Amino acid sequence: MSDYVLQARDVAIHYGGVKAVDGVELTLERGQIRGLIGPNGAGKSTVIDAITGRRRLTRGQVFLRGEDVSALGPVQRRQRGLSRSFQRTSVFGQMRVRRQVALASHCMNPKDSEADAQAVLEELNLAHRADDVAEDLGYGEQRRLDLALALVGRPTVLLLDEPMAGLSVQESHDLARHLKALTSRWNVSVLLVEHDMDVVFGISDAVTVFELGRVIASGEPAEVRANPRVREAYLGSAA
Ligand SMILES: Nc1ncnc2c1ncn2[C@@H]1O[C@H](COP(=O)(O)OP(=O)(O)OP(=O)(O)O)[C@@H](O)[C@H]1O
Repeated sequence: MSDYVLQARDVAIHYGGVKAVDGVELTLERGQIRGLIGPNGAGKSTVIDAITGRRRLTRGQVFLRGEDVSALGPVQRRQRGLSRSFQRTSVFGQMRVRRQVALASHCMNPKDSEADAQAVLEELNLAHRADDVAEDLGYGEQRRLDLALALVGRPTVLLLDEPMAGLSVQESHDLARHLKALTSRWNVSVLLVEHDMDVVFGISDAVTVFELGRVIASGEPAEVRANPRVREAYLGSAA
C-alpha cells in the first residue's frame, strides 16, 4: 500500500480522436501542494475532472488513500474526502455566508455542521462576514467563500482549478498564504492548477508540467524550473 493520499495511474481521457489526456501519472503526499502547469489546452482541467469523477476515464485508475475510486461518481469521491473548487466562483449570491457554508457542511456531516462551518469561516478569515449575503462580499472574499465550500467536512485532498483567476496581486498573495497554512493546520493535500507562476513556484512542494495531454516534467519546483524542455515548451524567457 502506498503512502500517497492521491494517485493517478496511466490516466487517459479521449474525446473521439482527441487525446485530451493520455498516460498521466500523478501522486500527492499528505500535506503536499502539487502545482499543475502547462499551456492552454494542455489537459490540466481534464485531469482534475478525471480525478473527481466528472469525466469517465478512457483508461487508467485513480486511488484515494490507497482505495481504487475509479468506478465511483463525484459525490461518492467527495464523501471519501476528495473535494474541488471550480474556475468560476460557485457561491449563491442572495444567501448569507454562514448559511451556505453550514448547508454545504450539512451534506457532509449533518451532526456537526454549525461547528464545522464556523471553523472553516475562521480559518479563511470570513467569520466577520458570516451574516452578510455573499453578493455583498468583495471578489477576493467570494473566492475564499468558494474555498470554504470546498473545505467543509475536512477533505483529505483539495483540487483547485485556477483559484487566483481575477484576483489582484495582494488578494492572490493572501489566498496563497491561506492555502499554505491549510496544508499544515488541516493536513489537507492540494492539487493546484494555476497560471500565476509566482504563486505556483512560491507555494508548491512539487510541480507537474503538461503539454498536449501528457506530463513532460515533474519534480521539485527548482528542478522543474531548470528543466530545458519546460523552459522551451512553456516558461520561455520568463523562467
Ligand atoms: N468536451 C470536450 N470535447 C472535446 N475536446 C475537449 C473537451 N474538453 C476538452 N477538450 C480538449 O481537451 C484538451 C485539454 O483541455 P483542458 O481544458 O483540459 O486544458 P487545460 O490545460 O485545462 O487548458 P486551460 O489552461 O485553457 O484551462 C483541449 O485540446 C480541449 O480542446
